[in-house]
Amino acid sequence: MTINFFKYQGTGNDFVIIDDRSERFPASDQALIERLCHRRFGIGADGLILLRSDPDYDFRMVYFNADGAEGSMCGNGGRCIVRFAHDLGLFETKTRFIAVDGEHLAEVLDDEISLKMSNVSGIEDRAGITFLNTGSPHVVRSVDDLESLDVVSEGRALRYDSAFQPGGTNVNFAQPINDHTLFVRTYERGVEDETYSCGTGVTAVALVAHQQLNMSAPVAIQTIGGNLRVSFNAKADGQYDSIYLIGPAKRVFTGTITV
Ligand SMILES: N[C@@H](CCC[C@H](N)C(=O)O)C(=O)O
Repeated sequence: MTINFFKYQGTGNDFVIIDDRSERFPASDQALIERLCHRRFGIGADGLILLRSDPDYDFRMVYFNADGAEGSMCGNGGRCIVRFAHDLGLFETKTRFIAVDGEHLAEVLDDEISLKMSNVSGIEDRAGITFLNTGSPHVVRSVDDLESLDVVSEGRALRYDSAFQPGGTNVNFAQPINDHTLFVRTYERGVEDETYSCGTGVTAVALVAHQQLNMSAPVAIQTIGGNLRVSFNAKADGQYDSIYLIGPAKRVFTGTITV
């Protein structure tokens, strides 16, 4: 099988994107998707995204983690597929698409993409660990010296902690830099490694920073792969809406692979 693909990255979180409006891609072939994402035996990516048609939206986003399994919402992947759809000419500047967690609005702002995220119903304390779902499940942990933290071993332990089974969770480590900025490193479920950034993850960190550090929107987040901003509306009942993830998303290369 010959597959035409596009490689995009959003602050270093990278994705194989396929225009699958024909719906010919074998989406149930987990081994194939895992191989395509493999950094030695495939194209290499944190995830794979299908762009498909939808009767009620500009397009449908279908997301797979690097392990080949269909995943929950991907914030950086959402920004990358918006850039891809814009590159395909599917819309002018604003778009409305459907993903696994529902409808998303997005806008192209020159180099940046602003993506409206799902509302967040609350921030939980699970066995003393801060947990929330921003379209994907996330733990948020504050640390003092993030630069030297062993994110993979610390992250893996929490990812598989019994408090988050079944399904597990992504794990974000955050260090405040000033009263509106944090440095964040993330261990990602389904990649089973540290990624250069995680969009639903930095969204989670921003909301926790509001609740626990009284940071106001927009919260600036520095990641290994670049800088993101998260704006939001904090409702009286501890819920959050009008959440926007804003930052760069770029095409890296295109290619054809025969598998
Ligand atoms: N990198 C993504 C998150 C993708 C899904 C996550 N790995 C999970 O399985 O929950 C993002 O930018 O949000």
